[in-house]
Amino acid sequence: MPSDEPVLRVRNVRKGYRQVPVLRGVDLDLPPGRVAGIVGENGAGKTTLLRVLAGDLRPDGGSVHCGGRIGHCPQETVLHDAFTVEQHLRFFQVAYGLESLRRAEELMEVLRFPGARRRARPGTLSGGTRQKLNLVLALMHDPDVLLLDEPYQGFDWETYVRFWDLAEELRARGRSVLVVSHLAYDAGRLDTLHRLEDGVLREQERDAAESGDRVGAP
Ligand SMILES: Nc1ncnc2c1ncn2[C@@H]1O[C@H](COP(=O)(O)OP(=O)(O)OP(=O)(O)O)[C@@H](O)[C@H]1O
Repeated sequence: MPSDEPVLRVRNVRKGYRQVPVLRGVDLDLPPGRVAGIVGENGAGKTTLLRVLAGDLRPDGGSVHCGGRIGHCPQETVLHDAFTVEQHLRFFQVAYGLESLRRAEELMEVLRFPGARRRARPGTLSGGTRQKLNLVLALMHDPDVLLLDEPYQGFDWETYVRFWDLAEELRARGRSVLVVSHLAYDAGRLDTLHRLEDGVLREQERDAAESGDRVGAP
């Protein structure tokens, strides 16, 4: 039986920019094997929150505890045009200390990353293909918690469906996924849905979200 002990525990996180508060006391418990969504309007602070959770931004107060490895797929791709796709994979392999690219290869297969583009530079890839690479880089070390900021922007429908199959596979293996979007997309695919509003996170009825502002994705 998987434990319900949260793998990610967030308490009273506060963060502002130049004295303007954005996060005013965010709490969140994410147990293993859960897919959770965070929605909120433009500027609500979703990206700020994910960056704090990923350790990329320092909170002004509160605490973030993660009992495992984190994967972060930010909204802005982490790709650098000095390197080819293959070089990105090798660079991240070393950074993560991985023996092989086995998992990366699997992920590229699942997402149908075009093999012929492995020697290409990111700037020459389509937006959706760049996003696939971004996702592979965030996932290739098989993190316990995956933080995704608007992950399927630019994905076609088939890739979008594959993305959710992948999220399902991660959940089945006890991994946790936190997906941020400004839309209450397919809330039925989530275990929990949270709304970031006025700097705090509140759990929301998924049915209400679906009948309310559900918008066709991606
Ligand atoms: N580096 C920064 N310096 C100053 N202000 C910032 C910075 N980053 C974000 N902000 C401000 O913080 C607020 C929250 O921004 P954030 O990008 O976290 O929101 P968001 O919910 O992700 O928005 P969106 O849905 O548009 O991506 C906004 O008012 C934004 O202008």
